[in-house]
Amino acid sequence: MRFDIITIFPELIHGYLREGVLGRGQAKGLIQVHTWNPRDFSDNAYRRVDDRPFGGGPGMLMMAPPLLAAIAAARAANPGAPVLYLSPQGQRLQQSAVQDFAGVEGLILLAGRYEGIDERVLAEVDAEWSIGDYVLAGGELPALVLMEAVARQLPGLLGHADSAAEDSFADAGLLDCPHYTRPEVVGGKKVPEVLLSGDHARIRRWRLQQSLGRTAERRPDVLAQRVLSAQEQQLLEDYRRQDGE
Ligand SMILES: CN(C)c1cccc(CNc2ccc(C(N)=O)cn2)c1
Repeated sequence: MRFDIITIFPELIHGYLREGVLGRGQAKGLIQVHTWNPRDFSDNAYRRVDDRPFGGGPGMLMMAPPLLAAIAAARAANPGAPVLYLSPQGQRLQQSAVQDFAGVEGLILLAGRYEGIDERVLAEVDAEWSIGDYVLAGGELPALVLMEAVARQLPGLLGHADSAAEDSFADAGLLDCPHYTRPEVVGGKKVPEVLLSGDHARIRRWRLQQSLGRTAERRPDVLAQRVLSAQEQQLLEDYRRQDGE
């Protein structure tokens, strides 16, 4: 899968790509990442990419011509890839959209800076996405967040083959269950004995029950998105009864 990122800070992208799951994904050839710097497409001597907003107002905006030229270059290199603009005004990125993106050949991500971009660039944007209701100095972190969330879904990218498939959110939208590893006792607290039982059916049931219970407690809005089987309803009732004790 090929990602083309339009950014005036390409090093912010490449620096992050040197480590971790994205770095390994590139080394394995599972993903290709290219950056396009609007400064390289600026037609003035000072490689200017920003200017003051018409109508006044604080801060600067990214000018349309360098961005449109960078988008055109990215489209030529990544034909058919949708152009996604990361902005606080975008639709909220959820795991369901991440899974849809994992199925496409390529993505072009537009990372804005300053107070945003000239509105006329949006004629070349296919969709606007937000990673959350907060404002950052630039769209580079949101672009990296989207890229990493999508790359994790690609077969062969994660170490343990089933990791992404076992993602709690991948389990049809539940929060993750508690996890434990050695040592068996930490600060006087022991690992739940079920996890040491070797009874894999019981362990799977316990983990599902914990996910259901935690989702009900912390994110009832997420639980509401999910139809519970009879067994899951029973597990959740038992969880609540135990909590109630
Ligand atoms: C209106 N304005 C300030 C603005 C407009 C566009 C881009 C940017 C760059 N910053 C970003 C980008 C995305 C997100 C997100 N939540 O995904 C947060 N911040 C800022």
